Order: sequence, then C-alpha cells, then structure tokens
Amino acid sequence: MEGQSVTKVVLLSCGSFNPITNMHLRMFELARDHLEDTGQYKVVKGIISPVGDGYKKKGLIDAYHRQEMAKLATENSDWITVDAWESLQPVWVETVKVVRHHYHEMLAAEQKNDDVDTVKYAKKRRIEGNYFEDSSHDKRRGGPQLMLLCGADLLESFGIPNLWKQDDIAEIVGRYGLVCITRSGNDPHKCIHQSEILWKYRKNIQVVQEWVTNEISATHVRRALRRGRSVRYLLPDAVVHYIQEHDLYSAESEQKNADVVLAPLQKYTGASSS
Ligand SMILES: Nc1ncnc2c1ncn2[C@@H]1O[C@H](COP(=O)(O)OP(=O)(O)OP(=O)(O)O)[C@@H](O)[C@H]1O
Ligand SMILES: NC(=O)c1ccc[n+]([C@@H]2O[C@H](COP(=O)(O)O)[C@@H](O)[C@H]2O)c1
Ligand SMILES: [Zn+2]
Repeated sequence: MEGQSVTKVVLLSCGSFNPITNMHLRMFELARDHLEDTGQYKVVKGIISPVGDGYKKKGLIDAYHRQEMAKLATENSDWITVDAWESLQPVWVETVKVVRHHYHEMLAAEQKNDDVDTVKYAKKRRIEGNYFEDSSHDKRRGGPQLMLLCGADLLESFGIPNLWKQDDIAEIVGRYGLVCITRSGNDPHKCIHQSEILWKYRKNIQVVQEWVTNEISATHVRRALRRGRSVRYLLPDAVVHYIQEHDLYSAESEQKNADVVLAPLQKYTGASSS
C-alpha cells in the first residue's frame, strides 16, 4: 500500500504460563501474521510476561521456574522474548501497569535508536555538507504501538465481577489495543457485543481466528503430568525436560493457593481467604 505508513508493534502477553505451551507460542505467530496482513503494521517484538507469585492462582508454581521454562521455549525464536519485570515485583501487579511499564520501555528503546540514528545522520550530513535538507528525520510519524495479546478466555474474563477495573479495561483497550486469539468455548465477538466498554473501543480489538482449533491448555498439561502421562509435542521438548528434571507438577503443587483468594479479587472485594 503505497503512501500508507506502517506502524511498528510490540505484542505483550500476560498470563500464568504454568507451564508455557506450544499454543502460547502459536498465539504470537498468529497475531503477527494477522496484523502484518493488514498492511498497516510491522510486528517487531513479542514479550511474554509471566505473572508473579502474588497472583495466588491455584496450582501456580514459582515464577522462577515458569520464567525459566518460557526462556527455554523461546530460545529458537528471533522475535519472542520473556521479561521478568512483572514476576519480580513483590506483589501482584495489575495488567494495565504491566502494559504501561512495557510501553515506556519500548519508547525508551526507540528513543535510544533514534539518538544513534541522529548522530550517524548528522555525521553523514556533515560529510556530505547538506546540513539543511533534513526534514524527514527529526519527526517520528506515528510512534510504535504496544498491544496486549490474549486468548478469548481472557477477553471474556473482563466481564467477571470484581476481577478487572473498568478504567483499566478502558485504558488497555482504548489507549493501547488488544489482539485476541479465538479459543474453543469462548466467543469474543459476542463478548464485545455484550460489553459497553469493549463495544466502545471495538476498533482497537483485533480478533484473530485460529482455524486449527487447538485445545491445549496448561491445566490439561498439569493434569496429564500428575497422571504420569506424556505431554510431549504439547510443549517444546526443552520445557518437557525441564519439568522432569525439577519434578515440577504434582498433586501437591496443584494444591498451592488452594484456600487463597486470587489477588485481583482480594484487591477489589477485600476478601483474603476462601
Ligand atoms: N489454546 C489456546 N488458545 C488461545 N489462547 C490461549 C490458549 N492457551 C492459552 N491461551 C492464552 O494465553 C494467555 C496465557 O494463558 P495461561 O497462562 O492462562 O494459559 P492456559 O493454557 O489458559 O492456562 P490455565 O489452563 O492454567 O489457565 C491467555 O491470554 C490465554 O487466553
Ligand atoms: N485487574 C487485572 O489487572 C487483572 C485481573 C485478572 C487477571 N489479570 C491478569 O491476566 C492474566 C491472567 O492469567 P491466567 O489466565 O493464567 O489466570 C494474568 O497476567 C493476570 O495478572 C489481570
Ligand atoms: Zn488460562
């Protein structure tokens, strides 16, 4: 599309990744294809941000191991990375704050690149002696964008009472944007239709249809592991080996946080144990 500017995009996915599965990685590939196919975007980076232990989800094993597994899973990708900032916070952090953090990181990285380019360009201009011809370089037309990447179940969770603040949803979707991958059992279009806030910002939500319906879930993987069943080909081999080596998922680990209320519910209802 000639003349149309292409916006750089960083995709951020927040979740338990307990453990990371092939479907988490597929989400990024599907989202990138979809966005770039519009001709409007160039996806430059993907970030996986495992939630901190303070989230208190039942069966959530230590962030350290979830982080390590995500690193192993992405070692062959040249664009998907794992970031520990969220999991290193002493308490659970609302997703909107994670989005803000990575947005600022992205702008800082962009600024650094611009500074390097400016120095290089200034040097080139000095050499060529055309100091005054620079009009294209000093203004960044349409900065990079950071979008939250999720599955349709997360979008649906926006409607669960006391789980998300309306202002947070408005900021995430209205200001940054959302890419949502379909997942069997969830209907993102219906969800958008039924929510005033999602409807208002519907143009900022990209629903990506996954035609090869894939029901891989971390819950299924943990259950199979507890039963001594193979999980090979549902997760990267390196992750399967890591789980075996550290004996990560057991009946005992699944009981972690069993009687604790999920952090966002604690925060928004004041409850602390069930
Ligand atoms: N099969 C899938 N299809 C589409 N999205 C998925 C799929 N599996 C995970 N996701 C998305 O990946 C993100 C992180 O998910 P999460 O870590 O909760 O994985 P999960 O497989 O849903 O785990 P659990 O079963 O423990 O809830 C979420 O946005 C979730 O919607
Ligand atoms: N109010 C909020 O910001 C809020 C509420 C619930 C879940 N979340 C996030 O969504 C993700 C959900 O992960 P799970 O699907 O694994 O539970 C986590 O990253 C969690 O921090 C955010
Ligand atoms: Zn989930």
